This record gives sequence, structure tokens and C-alpha cells, in this order.
Amino acid sequence: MSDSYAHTTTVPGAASMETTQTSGQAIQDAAIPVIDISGDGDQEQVARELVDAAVRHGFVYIRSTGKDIPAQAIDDAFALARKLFKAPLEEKQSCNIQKNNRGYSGMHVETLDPKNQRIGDLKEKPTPRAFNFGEFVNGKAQQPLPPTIASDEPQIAEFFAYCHRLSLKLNSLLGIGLGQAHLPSRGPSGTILRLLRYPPLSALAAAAQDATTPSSSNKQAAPASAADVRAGAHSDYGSLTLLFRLAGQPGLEVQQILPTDGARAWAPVPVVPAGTESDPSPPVLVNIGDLLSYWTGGLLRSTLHRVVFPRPGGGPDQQEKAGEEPRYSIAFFCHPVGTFPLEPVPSERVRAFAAAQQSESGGGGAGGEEGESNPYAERKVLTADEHLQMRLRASYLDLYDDNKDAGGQKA
Ligand SMILES: O=C(O)CCC(=O)C(=O)O
Ligand SMILES: [Fe+2]
Repeated sequence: MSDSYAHTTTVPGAASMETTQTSGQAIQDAAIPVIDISGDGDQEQVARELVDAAVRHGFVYIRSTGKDIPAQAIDDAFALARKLFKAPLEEKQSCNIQKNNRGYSGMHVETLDPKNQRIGDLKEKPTPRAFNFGEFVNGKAQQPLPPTIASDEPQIAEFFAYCHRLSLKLNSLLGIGLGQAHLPSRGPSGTILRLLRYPPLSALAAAAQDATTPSSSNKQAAPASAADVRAGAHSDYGSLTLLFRLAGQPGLEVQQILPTDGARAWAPVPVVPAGTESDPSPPVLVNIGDLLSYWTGGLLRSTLHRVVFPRPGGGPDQQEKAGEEPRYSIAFFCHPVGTFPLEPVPSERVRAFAAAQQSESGGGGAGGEEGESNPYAERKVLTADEHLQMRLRASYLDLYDDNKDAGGQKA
């Protein structure tokens, strides 16, 4: 299976692994820890908490205190996303995604679960849209920008730099938490800042109607339901992802393994977790990608996640006004220096984990301490760039089809 959700890979069979969450059953939010890394306190303690969260959940909230990234910069980045996606289609299409993974793309929502997921089957569905910015050099984008946002180049470069700085800080904390392991981070890489826009529920309902009724008929189509996913189950394939979301626009869910019977279930990830309500902006959600999971022999967990429509029975944070509005999010996908060889990091904790797995199973693969198995986290490749190319090739089949023009990716 492939989709064009580059920087992420939809995992084959992910849907069949999930438990059914019957309507009426209470859906518990994911118990993802919230960590503040902005202080000058005990860095070792913070690093330990960060690694523990990465091992247990693969996700962690980093409190937004404004010190690492000013709240205004985050607000401005969302305003820019709205402006960009409003630009005329031809402008955006003139910047269609290229093999370097930069530019504008549509993303197909795969039909992973035919029983529950209907929208994925629609032929003319309004799909999520994304615009990817690669690294800037001296404040200049190394790719065409739509004229509508050309004058905003310094702002985008600055936001990229803020994200990069935060990712370096996290990288270094993870290094400390893993026992002084060195996680390389400087030099040209496949790092991407992605602005995302998911169409509103109403647009999908309208598309469903178009697809199921003859044009002359005024028969009502069944409304789209929470079972229709906005982005299918996937893992991210870089090292770390920073995710910015807007209060009132939830939808992200992580796949959890229930300690009781090992069953898998989807748990919502609130935008504003308890205790962060008065922060200047919602915490930055950080998740471990396949590469970092592979790098640490599976100690750090690359967790499957997806984006769904608001659930009618959910708590206040799950009641999305954005049923009628588009949903925006911003992801910063960190990649290590392209030439870096992907050998397991020289960490005592990683070695101990590998040894424990070895003795338990006679040679285990990648996965968190709770037994997660993500096929992409296990794959061996030579360098970070080779890994990225392999994953992009799987995601952008059209783009890599040698019989097609490189610009032929459908927007
Ligand atoms: O939009 C979101 O909340 C999640 C996006 C995501 O998982 C991704 O782009 O990889
Ligand atoms: Fe993702």
C-alpha cells in the first residue's frame, strides 16, 4: 500500500490491528506526559522524563511557555497557512511537490478499514492538502514559493529556525537521557516544515452526496461520520516530529496497546492537556519517528497515529467546531544529516534493551517496551538520505514513476 502522505507511511494492516470502539464506549484520552523543557533546572531529570515518555508512548507534550518558540510566531505560522491555502490553485500547483519532497501536494486518505471508513472510497473527495518547506539557506527558500506568500519568506524561515532550534534541544536532551549517546544533527538534511489543511466535514459530506446521487436527484447522502478518517494510520519516518495544533481542532489519535490483553485501541490526543490551559499556546506535541526508533534498536517507540473527525460522544476537547471548518496543523519533520550512517546509537540503555529483547525472544525486532511492532522501524538502510529516498519512493509512486514527468504529481 502507498499513499502520498510523505514523511509518513501508512502501515499495511494497521486497520485490522485495531480494536473496535463501539459507540457508547467511553474513549479515554491518551495518557501522554507533559514536560517543560524551558527552565534552567535539572536537565538530567528532564532528559530522563523525555526518554521515558519516548519509550512508553513515542509521544510527549512539550509545554509552550513562549521561551522556545514565541506564541506569536506560532499564531503567525497558522495565519500564513490560511493565507497560503486560500491562494489560487494554479499558484499552488506551480509549486507542486518534487522529488526533494518540497512543495504543494494533495494527500490521499487510504481506505484502510472498508467496514468503517467510507470517505476513502469516494472518487472526487476533497483530500487534505499540504505545503512542504525544505531547509532555508541564509533565510532563502531553496524551492519556488507561491507569489501569495513570497513576501512572507523571512517569517517562514524564522519559524523553521525556531522549530529547528527546539528539535536540536530535544535531540540533545534525548542524547543525555540515553546516556550521552550522540545523535547527529548538523548539516544538510531532509528536514521539512509542513503546513497542513484538512477539509471540513461538510465538504466531505457534499462530496459523498455527489458520489452517491445522480446530479438531478435531491436525495440526501448519509452524513460523514467520525469513522471517516482524515489521515490514515501511519508512522512518521524521520527522527522527531514537532506538531502544532489549534485549540478546538482535535482529531489526532494514537494507537495504544492495552496492558490487560495486548489489544490495540485508538486513543484521542487532546490539543490542550490538563494543566496547560493557561499557557500562551497549546503544547507542542513531539513524536518519535521510525528512524529514531530504528536508531535506538526499538527502545524509543515510533507510534502509529491517525487523524479522525470529531467524535460526537467525546469530551469538550474532542468536540470540534471544525466539523464545519477546515482543520489546520503544522508539522516539523526532523531528519538527521543526510550522509549519516544509521547504526544503533552507542547508548548503554539501548544496548541493555537489545540484550533483554534478545534473551526474551531469541532476537527481537524494533518496538517499544510494550511490544509495539512497526515494520518500518526495523528496516536496515545505510544512510539517513537513503532511508528518506526509500520512504519517499514508497509514498510518492506517481512522482517516482519514471514514465511520468516529475511535476505530474496530482495536487
Ligand atoms: O494533523 C495532525 O494532527 C497530524 C499530522 C500527522 O500526523 C503528520 O502529518 O504526520
Ligand atoms: Fe504523522
